Amino acid sequence: MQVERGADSSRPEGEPLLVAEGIVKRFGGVAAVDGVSFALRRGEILGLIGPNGAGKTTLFDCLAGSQSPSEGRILMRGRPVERLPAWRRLEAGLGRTFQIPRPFPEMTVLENVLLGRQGAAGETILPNWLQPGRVRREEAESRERAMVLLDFVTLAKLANEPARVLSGGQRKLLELARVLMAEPEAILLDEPAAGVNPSLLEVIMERIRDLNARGTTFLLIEHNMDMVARLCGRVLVMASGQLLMTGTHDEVVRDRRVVDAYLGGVAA
Ligand SMILES: Nc1ncnc2c1ncn2[C@@H]1O[C@H](COP(=O)(O)OP(=O)(O)OP(=O)(O)O)[C@@H](O)[C@H]1O
Repeated sequence: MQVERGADSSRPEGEPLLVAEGIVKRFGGVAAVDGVSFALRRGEILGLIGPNGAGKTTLFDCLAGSQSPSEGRILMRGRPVERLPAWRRLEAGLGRTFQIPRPFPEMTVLENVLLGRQGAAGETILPNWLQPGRVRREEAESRERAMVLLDFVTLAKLANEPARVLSGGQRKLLELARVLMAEPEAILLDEPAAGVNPSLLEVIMERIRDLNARGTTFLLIEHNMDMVARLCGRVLVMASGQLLMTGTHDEVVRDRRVVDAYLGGVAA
């Protein structure tokens, strides 16, 4: 069975899918994100790098809806989403994963994946009363889809284990399966390689590539430059809340400003 994509295939690759215009996020007097503008193009894997504290996660929080930007606009397929809560942005096709995934430890791996589904009829009271057959059918379909996704991320054998047994890398894969339940067109991935052993890292990269080949667009925060080089066509570089430059991996690692800000004076 196939993991189908959530993308709207009627739209051409390469056009802007998610656009950030002048995003500012202040905490007290400090601008953690300070006027960032960029476009995530449909079909790409765009990297986002920068030293610790550059503002990458805060930018993700603003894009995905867990923080409201102090200023700026966020457009998903041309529509402003900056005032929508995170769940409405997910409905609009924008999913995100977290740097440190926190699955519910006592729930099974499968149950954790099921939490990622959107708008299931059984989650509201009325359909449970009026259309129990429909609710049961949807439940069965959701479980089947969750199992397909667990198989895709190589965790099917652990479906009925409590999530607490998973390693850090397996939690990243669970997080990917959870967000895929909502069939997002674009996924913001926050450091998928952090704390992951090399063999699981290869699985994660392969799955990201697979999904991308089927139409999912990615924005990827990553410190692992090998992963950035292998996955990302373009790379955004942030430093001190601002966008320093955009280019290919080779262009950014050779740029003096990036070397100074991010690589501590040693070109990778
Ligand atoms: N809720 C908050 N309240 C106050 N300051 C915050 C808050 N969240 C982030 N910051 C500050 O904003 C700045 C940017 O942090 P952020 O986590 O976005 O950086 P980052 O680029 O993701 O770093 P890392 O690579 O270490 O994850 C930091 O100085 C951080 O201390």
